[in-house]
Amino acid sequence: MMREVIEESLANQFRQTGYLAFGSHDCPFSPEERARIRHLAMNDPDRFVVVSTGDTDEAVSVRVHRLLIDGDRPRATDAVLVDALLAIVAAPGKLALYEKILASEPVVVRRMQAHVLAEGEFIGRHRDSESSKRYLAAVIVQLNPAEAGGGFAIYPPDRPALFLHDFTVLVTDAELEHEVMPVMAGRRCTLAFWLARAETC
Ligand SMILES: O=C(O)CCC(=O)C(=O)O
Ligand SMILES: [Fe+2]
Repeated sequence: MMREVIEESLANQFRQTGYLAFGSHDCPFSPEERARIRHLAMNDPDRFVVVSTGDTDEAVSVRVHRLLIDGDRPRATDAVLVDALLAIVAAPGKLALYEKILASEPVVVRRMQAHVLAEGEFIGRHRDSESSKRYLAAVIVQLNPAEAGGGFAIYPPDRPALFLHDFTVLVTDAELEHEVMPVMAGRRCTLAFWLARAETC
């Protein structure tokens, strides 16, 4: 009962603001799960490529480890690794939570990648829905926050911009414009994945 009430209020918050930021006390992922995600997604520097243009030509400066590449059917770059990550981030209980938050029918993960932003690096302003109309929302798991800078800026159409720094997990509506501010010190590491409605045929 209590849990249903909490999930209901998460859905209301998401509907009203287009995003949900979890802290360390209400994080949907346990510290062990986040440590495991970090281990799986971040361990091998050779898998990261430097990217300087985003999907919609926005300027970015980020190292990306592509895990699940979207297309007619999402394709894993390393099936074992991606299965291990999906076993955490797309476990039945987690999918049920995303569905509740998005007030959606069954959802699937269509794209997943890890990001590292070193000092001076950033991700320019964009909308994820312009990468694919299918996306309902992005989920960003903070694996290592920057020591300074690297805030996540959201630009709602009808409200002032807001800047999020201390989240563990962030869910943002794919229509919402956002950017990641330049990292001023330290390294910012995240796992990002995108949710779409499951196709029925
Ligand atoms: O790593 C992040 O914080 C998410 C970056 C982002 O907005 C994106 O990849 O679309
Ligand atoms: Fe984005």
